Amino acid sequence: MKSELELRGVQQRFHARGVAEGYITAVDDVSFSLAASPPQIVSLVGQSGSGKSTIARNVLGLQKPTAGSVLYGGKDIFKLNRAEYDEYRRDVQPVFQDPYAIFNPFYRVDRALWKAVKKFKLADTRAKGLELIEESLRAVRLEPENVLGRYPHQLSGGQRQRIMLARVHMLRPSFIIADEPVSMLDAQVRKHFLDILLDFQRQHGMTTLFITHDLSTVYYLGGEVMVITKGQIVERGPVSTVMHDPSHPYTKLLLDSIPQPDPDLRWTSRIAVDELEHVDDSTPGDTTKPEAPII
Ligand SMILES: Nc1ncnc2c1ncn2[C@@H]1O[C@H](COP(=O)(O)OP(=O)(O)OP(=O)(O)O)[C@@H](O)[C@H]1O
Repeated sequence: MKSELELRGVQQRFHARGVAEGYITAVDDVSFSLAASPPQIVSLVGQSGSGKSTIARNVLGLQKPTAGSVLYGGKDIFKLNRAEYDEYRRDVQPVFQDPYAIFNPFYRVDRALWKAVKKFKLADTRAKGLELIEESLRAVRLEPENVLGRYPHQLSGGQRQRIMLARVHMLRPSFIIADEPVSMLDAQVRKHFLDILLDFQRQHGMTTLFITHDLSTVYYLGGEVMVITKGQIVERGPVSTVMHDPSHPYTKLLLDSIPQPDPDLRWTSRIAVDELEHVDDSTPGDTTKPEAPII
């Protein structure tokens, strides 16, 4: 387990047709570091196409930058030896937007958890492995009997996301790289997910890089925020400071683009509350209590 993940002067260019230079610069001289201790949540916020996912791919070692370096414990992740690379793969865990793409539809979801147990030798007997899996499922507010033995399509998007979080819980990485993990979830499930990340930070000491285009999510998580536009990070600071007193014009623009409720507007139609069907992502028997949406 290393104490720091750092991007130093990272640049990512892609070949592109129809542009004068023949390439676009998706990430432009980006430098920042994430400390494992004290554990923190750092959001990376910017509009679509600003370079967020490319940075996630650079940090996760899925895309080698065209210039600059990604350092884990001071070493370039693309130059690690086998043992160092294995440690990095365990200690820096991804959580993506659509976990459905990660699950093999032909296998029960249990397999993703058992694979982690085996690959990282988390338990020496099957009973201990199962105990660990069940403990991690409960830590992400899933009842093991409601999800184990099911196929990915038999679970909701929120449940699939939480299975990925259970995998993270088992591995106890120092760093989580979460790329738009909640953008496909409804407000209530989104809140559950964010609360689990906060639990991971507070109870298990994990640091999260949280990538999003949604400022309300950043506000809920707190911690620090980095604002990115056109591949460049233009502002970093505590969420409360950046959101209440932004220093960069782009951040101001981003904040101004949040729709404000207009007290002068009147509803033109009425909806009886008891007509609304309660929507819950839990399966029958799931004892998770619904909570108020955050947005
Ligand atoms: N493999 C690739 N080849 C060519 N161009 C790419 C590639 N990956 C990303 N890009 C381009 O790089 C820029 C940044 O893309 P990126 O996906 O990092 O943005 P983003 O901020 O994550 O956007 P979104 O929020 O929509 O996912 C975009 O212009 C995108 O079209």
